[in-house]
Amino acid sequence: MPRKTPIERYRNIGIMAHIDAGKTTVTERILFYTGVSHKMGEVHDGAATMDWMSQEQERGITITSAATTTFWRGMDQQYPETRINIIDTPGHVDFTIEVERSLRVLDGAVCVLDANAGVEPQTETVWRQANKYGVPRMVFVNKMDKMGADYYRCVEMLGSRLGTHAVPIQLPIGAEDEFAGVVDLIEMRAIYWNPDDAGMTYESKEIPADLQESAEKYREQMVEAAAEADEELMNKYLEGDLTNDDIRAGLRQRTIANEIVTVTCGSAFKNKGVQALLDAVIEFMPNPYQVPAIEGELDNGEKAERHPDDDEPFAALAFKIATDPYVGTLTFFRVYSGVIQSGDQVYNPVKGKKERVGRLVQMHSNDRQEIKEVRAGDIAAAVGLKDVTTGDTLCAADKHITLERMEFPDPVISVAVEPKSKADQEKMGMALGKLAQEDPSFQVRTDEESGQTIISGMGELHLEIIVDRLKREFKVEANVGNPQVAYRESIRKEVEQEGKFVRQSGGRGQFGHVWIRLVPLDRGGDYEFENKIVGGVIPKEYIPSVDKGIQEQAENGVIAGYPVVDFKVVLFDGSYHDVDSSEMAFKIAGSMAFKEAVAKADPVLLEPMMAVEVVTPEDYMGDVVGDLNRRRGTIKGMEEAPVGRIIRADVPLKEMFGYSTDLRSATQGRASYVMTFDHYAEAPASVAAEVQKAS
Ligand SMILES: Nc1nc2c(ncn2[C@@H]2O[C@H](COP(=O)(O)OP(=O)(O)OP(=O)(O)O)[C@@H](O)[C@H]2O)c(=O)[nH]1
Repeated sequence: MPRKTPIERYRNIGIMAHIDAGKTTVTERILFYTGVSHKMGEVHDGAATMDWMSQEQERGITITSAATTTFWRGMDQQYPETRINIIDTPGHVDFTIEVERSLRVLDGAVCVLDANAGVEPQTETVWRQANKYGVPRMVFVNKMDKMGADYYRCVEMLGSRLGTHAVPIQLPIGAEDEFAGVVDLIEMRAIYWNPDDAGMTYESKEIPADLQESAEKYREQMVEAAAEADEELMNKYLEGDLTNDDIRAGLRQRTIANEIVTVTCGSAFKNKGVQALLDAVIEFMPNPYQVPAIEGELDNGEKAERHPDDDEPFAALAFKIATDPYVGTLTFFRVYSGVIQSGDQVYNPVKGKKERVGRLVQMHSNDRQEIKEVRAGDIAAAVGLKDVTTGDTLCAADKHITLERMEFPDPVISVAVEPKSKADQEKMGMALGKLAQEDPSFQVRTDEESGQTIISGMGELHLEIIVDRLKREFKVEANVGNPQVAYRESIRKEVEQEGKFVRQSGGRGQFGHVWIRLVPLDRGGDYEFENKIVGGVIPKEYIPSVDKGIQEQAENGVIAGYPVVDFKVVLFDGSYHDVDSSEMAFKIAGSMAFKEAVAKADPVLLEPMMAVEVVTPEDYMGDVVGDLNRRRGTIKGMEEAPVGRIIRADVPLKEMFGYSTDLRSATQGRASYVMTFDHYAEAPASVAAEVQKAS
């Protein structure tokens, strides 16, 4: 089958935003205008087609990033058909991991701002994540119809808060109740969408007289920004020959180079500006040829690249696993090179397994369309792959490559879940396994002592949603314990320690004997093991056993049994016995020495510290700061924000339980916050004592 859409007519984009900026509504409108969805779903009545998981609808927030394929030819049908694959990224900070993994497979992103709130804390978080992956961006200032909407302040904040070079390519006509349309600064025309057909059609008119001057000023800034793209455009500009197509080309070049972001505006809710946004996506977002080739590793360890080319070997990255009540497991993947057909074998180098791709589907919102093949540049889902986890590579069975793996942070919070009945017990194990496969930032384990099932994740809400899904999707009833912090332990002093394991019991005995030095490392330092044995006082074959014994022992610290981190072990002396020594004996000697050494090395409990940002109206600032101090928070800074103040603080996770409820009641629901894990820090002695007592 020949390729339907040429690769240069692909746009793989994500839509990112602070919670509530209107991402879902914008996506809805995109699907509506591109003709996929004919019934416009509103978020407030829970009918939004993107929010297809029942509890997402109840919570009114988007948890999973569904990938949706749609086609657009432009407001004036001015382009050849362009395929836009949209990944809906979640707005809540507990799911930044989802944002990260979708950013990983995107070529460009639209950042939606609330015209009243401007750049919000979560916008900054996702913006930083997008910087990390070098994703080209553009900005849509939404909610221009809302009280307090201020386009120019948003543009200013893009510079001051995010440090970007923001280039408006539109100006709003009016604001709040009076918001009527936009000025297109490239074509220098005013666009008014028709309210009678939900903005499907529009009228193009003269720029209103009172906007003429500022339109000229902003056009000039835009033209200069475009001309700076290269020498040829600059020369044309200086000679006054720059055409509108040149301007678009310059802006496109600089957007893709991550030097500028273009800014447009509208009101998704009032059906204004979304089609022009789609045009801007086509004009300014890169196609798969215009982003760096993806790198990977061949079986022999050599580095290799894959390019968006149907003739290269197949290589794709699985970025999302979802369980669908009707079809089962859906594995969403982005194809970087090559072609596969349904029925083909693919190889998963991470698992070392071949799997057959049964059915392939393309998602159009919550509709699934069965397709026969996928090609370079595509985003699609495979049904029924058994052993694929988020981040795995799928490649040609005869041309292996492992694409860059995504890294996921360790969970910082855990709760015990106890099934209510024996029947629930069996279902729960299977259900948790599935959920862990979907979400690498979520882990399940069994506590050896209590036999309880412990689930761990990135935040309270993250775990709440998992438990909710257990109930709803898997019909498992479970009791949930109080959230527990994932503490760690470390040491503060260098010590030397002997470990000797000797057994004489009839026949062959046991003999292992070591001397180790335990050295504290900086926070975040990896475990190091150094062998300084000379003259064969311990034979070489026993050394790895000592290392292993220490690593196993380090899983359980001496204060409250949490993993010991940030230390180095030097093995510098010991002895052995010709007959009685064994790997086992040296492993035990290593673990004995380590356990005693840790106890003497001034052990300390480490607790996760969260970077917290609260946005609050001025009136409540004192209360919010006082409360953060009571939670052992350290205030890092305060800034003005359109709605009041932004307070940044580092606060121990332990003290943040229930914060959303407390903040809501203290500020009558007017403050909001975001929180991400920042680092581990020494816990005060009182906290350590409390944790020790509870362990
Ligand atoms: N006034 C106004 N309200 C809007 C506009 N767009 C969206 N909203 C409303 O803002 C609220 C949030 O919109 P969503 O589309 O759910 O926002 P979101 O960013 O997807 O939110 P999450 O999925 O929770 O992250 C809803 O009540 C929308 O109806 C707009 O252009 N103007």
